[in-house]
Amino acid sequence: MPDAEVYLLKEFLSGPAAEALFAVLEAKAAWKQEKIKLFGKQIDQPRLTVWYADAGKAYTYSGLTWEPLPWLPELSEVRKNLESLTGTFFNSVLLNLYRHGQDSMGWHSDDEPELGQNPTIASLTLGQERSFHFRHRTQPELKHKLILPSGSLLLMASETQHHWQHQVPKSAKPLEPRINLTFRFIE
Ligand SMILES: O=C(O)CCC(=O)C(=O)O
Ligand SMILES: [Fe+2]
Repeated sequence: MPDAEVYLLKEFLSGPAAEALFAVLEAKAAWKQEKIKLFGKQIDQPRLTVWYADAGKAYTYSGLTWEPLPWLPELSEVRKNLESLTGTFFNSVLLNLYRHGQDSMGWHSDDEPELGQNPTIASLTLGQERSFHFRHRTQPELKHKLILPSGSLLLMASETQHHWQHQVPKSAKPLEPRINLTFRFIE
C-alpha cells in the first residue's frame, strides 16, 4: 500500500490464547451500547464498546467523549507485550464487540487530534474472523482487503491514517462474535 505502513501478524496469539482472552473479555469487560447521532436522530452503534486507559485521559471518538476505566490485568499484559514488540507506548485501548454479521464499523481514519501526527495503532482480533477494508482518501481506485483471523495483530503506523480510511463491513452471513482491541497512545 502506498502512503502507508501496515503490518499483519497472523499469529500474534495462538488459537488457545486468543480463545481464552476472548472468554475473559466477553465476561469481564464493561460493555456498553453507545448511541451515535445520525441525521439528528440518536441511534444505537452497530457494536458494543468499552474503553480502558491510564487515569486522566479523555478521548473523543465518533462524537462521543469516553470516560476511561482502569486497566484489567489481562489487558495490561497484552499492552506490555505490544510495547516490547513495537517499541511504542500505548496508554489506552478501545474494545469493540461485533455480536454478529450485522455489527460493523463504517469508513473512518483514526485521526483524532489527541492521537498525534502519525499514530501507531495496534489492533488485535479475537473470535470470529472478519473482513477489513482499506481505501485511499484521494485515489479511490486504491483499495485493499484483508481477512483478520482470531489472534491476528494489525499494525497501522506512520502516515497511514492521513491517506487511508478503513472499515469492518457488515456480512450477510450469520457470524459468531468478534472482539477487537485497538491500542492507542493519547497525548
Ligand atoms: O474492528 C476492527 O478491526 C477495527 C476497529 C477500528 O477501526 C477502530 O476501533 O478504530
Ligand atoms: Fe479505526
